[in-house]
Amino acid sequence: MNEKQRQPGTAGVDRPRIQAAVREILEAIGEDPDREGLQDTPQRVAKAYDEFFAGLVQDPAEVLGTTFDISHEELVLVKDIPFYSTCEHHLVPFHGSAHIGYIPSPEGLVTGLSKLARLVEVYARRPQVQERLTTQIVEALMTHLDPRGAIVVIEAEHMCMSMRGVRKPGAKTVTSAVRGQLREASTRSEAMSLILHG
Ligand SMILES: Nc1nc2c(ncn2[C@@H]2O[C@H](COP(=O)(O)OP(=O)(O)OP(=O)(O)O)[C@@H](O)[C@H]2O)c(=O)[nH]1
Ligand SMILES: [Zn+2]
Repeated sequence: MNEKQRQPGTAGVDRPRIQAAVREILEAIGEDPDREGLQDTPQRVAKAYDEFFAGLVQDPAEVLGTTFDISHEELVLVKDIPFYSTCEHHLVPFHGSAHIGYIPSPEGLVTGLSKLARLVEVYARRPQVQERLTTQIVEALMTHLDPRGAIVVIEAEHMCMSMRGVRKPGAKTVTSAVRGQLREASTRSEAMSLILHG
């Protein structure tokens, strides 16, 4: 699909193909895809997948492209950024909060706060595992903002552990990725304490 045809905020997935596959799944579970309540389901699922995987066609360089020259040499932290992602093993959601901090470059390259939340969306809206989501965000910050240091902490509940398999609703997975000066014990513990206790 070319860029003009793709609706904003979507991946431009092959909707007819997803529709056909969903119809197959409905038949495979013993349902009747033609019964009233399910008639539009393949189409709805295709539309939803277009949103769930919108990050596949988004470029972090574009998101972090707007920077300001503000001389701030200390930690900038945006915490409790809610996100929904899709576990690549089971294609069910995992969701939770991301916390992102960085110490701007000596040139004071600072991005808009909303761009940090947009960056989470770019990587969350893909088939994912939590560890990769965490490192991709921190690496994008390092590449595009050239900060002195960066930290990303993600807390999430995985539906594949809650509603199936081991069935442990409420279990939280916490991952972190730390780069540059934030690896140093004192700055790291300052950031962690702000993340955990505000
Ligand atoms: N490390 C990591 N594991 C994940 C993530 N999301 C899901 N998983 C795990 O991926 C594993 C897949 O294990 P498999 O044994 O191949 O699949 P399974 O038989 O469905 O596993 P169970 O969930 O234990 O029933 C499971 O242990 C999941 O909990 C993630 O983001 N990171
Ligand atoms: Zn899973």
